[in-house]
Amino acid sequence: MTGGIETVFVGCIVHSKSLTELEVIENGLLGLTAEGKVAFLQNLVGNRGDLCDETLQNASQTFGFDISVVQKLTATQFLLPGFVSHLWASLLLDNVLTCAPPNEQIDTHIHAPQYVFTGTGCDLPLLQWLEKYTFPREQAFSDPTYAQSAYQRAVTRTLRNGTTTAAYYATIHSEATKILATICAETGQRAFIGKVCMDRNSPSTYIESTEDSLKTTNEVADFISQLSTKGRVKPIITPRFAASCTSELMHGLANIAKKRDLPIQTHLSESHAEIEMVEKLHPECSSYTAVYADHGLLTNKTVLAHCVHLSPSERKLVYDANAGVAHCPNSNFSILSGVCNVRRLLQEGIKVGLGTDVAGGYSASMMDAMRQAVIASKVTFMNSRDASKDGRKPWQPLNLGEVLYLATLGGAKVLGVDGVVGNFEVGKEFDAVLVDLKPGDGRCVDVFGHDGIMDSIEKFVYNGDDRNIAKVWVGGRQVL
Ligand SMILES: Nc1nc2[nH]cnc2c(=O)[nH]1
Ligand SMILES: [Zn+2]
Repeated sequence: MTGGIETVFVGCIVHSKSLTELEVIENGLLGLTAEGKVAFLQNLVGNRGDLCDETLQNASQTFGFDISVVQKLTATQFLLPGFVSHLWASLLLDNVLTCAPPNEQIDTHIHAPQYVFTGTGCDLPLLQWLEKYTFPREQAFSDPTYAQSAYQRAVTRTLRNGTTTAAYYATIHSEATKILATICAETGQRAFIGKVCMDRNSPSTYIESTEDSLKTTNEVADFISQLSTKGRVKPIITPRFAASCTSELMHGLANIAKKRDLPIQTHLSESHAEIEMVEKLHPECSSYTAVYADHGLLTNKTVLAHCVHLSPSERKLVYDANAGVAHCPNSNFSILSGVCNVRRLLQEGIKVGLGTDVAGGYSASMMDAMRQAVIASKVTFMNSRDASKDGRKPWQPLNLGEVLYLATLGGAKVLGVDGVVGNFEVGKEFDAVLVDLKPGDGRCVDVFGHDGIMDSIEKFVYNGDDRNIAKVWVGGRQVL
């Protein structure tokens, strides 16, 4: 009898329980229900790799599963997350990395249409970059055939990189936005889909009226809500940023978000030139952040991309609203926006997740986002070392456990899905990535006999790529 347990993974399991607690279960046992939820997560006593049949038999009695549903991870595998990430730590057999755990990754900020020019156009700062590269490329999504093929490739790429949940910006086009939502539903990726809204300061060929923007936002939300995705694909209200939305549009979108109880995503305080522009447009507001607060867009379901240059009073507004920050370090470096002090945001109690911000960021990989987040935090640390002469403490760099948290549970909190995904807590849906560190095929990770579990995880985060991602699950369903 299976007792409703459809799959049991056996191996080393690693996941974030909080920012400061990365749990590593060496001989882990993780059971899944038929609905794809975590039924149990146990540590079977013993050393890595010495799990014997008798221990497993005993566990099957205790937890009520049939031995036939057990999947033992191989010598070189572990699971890593996309957005909400689970890590299976590794087992060493014959001095080779044997087995590792699942991990999901959550991309809190990505522009799906910009995937088509990822890795190009990193030579200009934000406002010029938008005008020269971004708006013309996004405009092409008025063609549904083009949108279908481009979005299919974007979603396939992010899934391939282990992103199990993504908060997508689409374009102003409702048809193309529906196509993106349909692709996510069909491929099984968990996603928030935003029809981009912009009714000012945009090219004459890539702009919408306030009325149309509000109408199509409702229409797309209706469409997404009727997709049968078990709530895994959801609409998100998406004013591009204050510079491209009139007051009337921002108020209108806030009303829709409130009425439909929807999350909101936008950009905030990314570059100095952008901040100046918004402050000029809204002299009646006390700050850029206050523009959103005054228009009803700063809620506990708001995802604010970047937040690089926030003043203390703006950070307080963000904290008081319990809004979240999508930290996008690659983009902040690539289009010359600045370095976000994530340690300070975290210390002040602000929710933070990671985003790739494709194509401001040149990589669609959350592994890259983790690496760049560490680098950004080290730049912040080095720049603050001098300040310590004045008696102030330098800002400590992020460590491995912290960036894994940001890429998984942290992102889940920002998107308000931490009750559903983010780690392997019992009752949550199983969104996971199986990482395989076996050598060969030109793979970039080499594990040696002296490497422990943490070394293996660290090597994957710093040197791994999609060749190390063997399987991906969302809601217990294998999607890759
Ligand atoms: N990085 C980034 N910032 C923005 N601000 C407004 N639009 C965008 C965009 O597409 N990318
Ligand atoms: Zn962005």
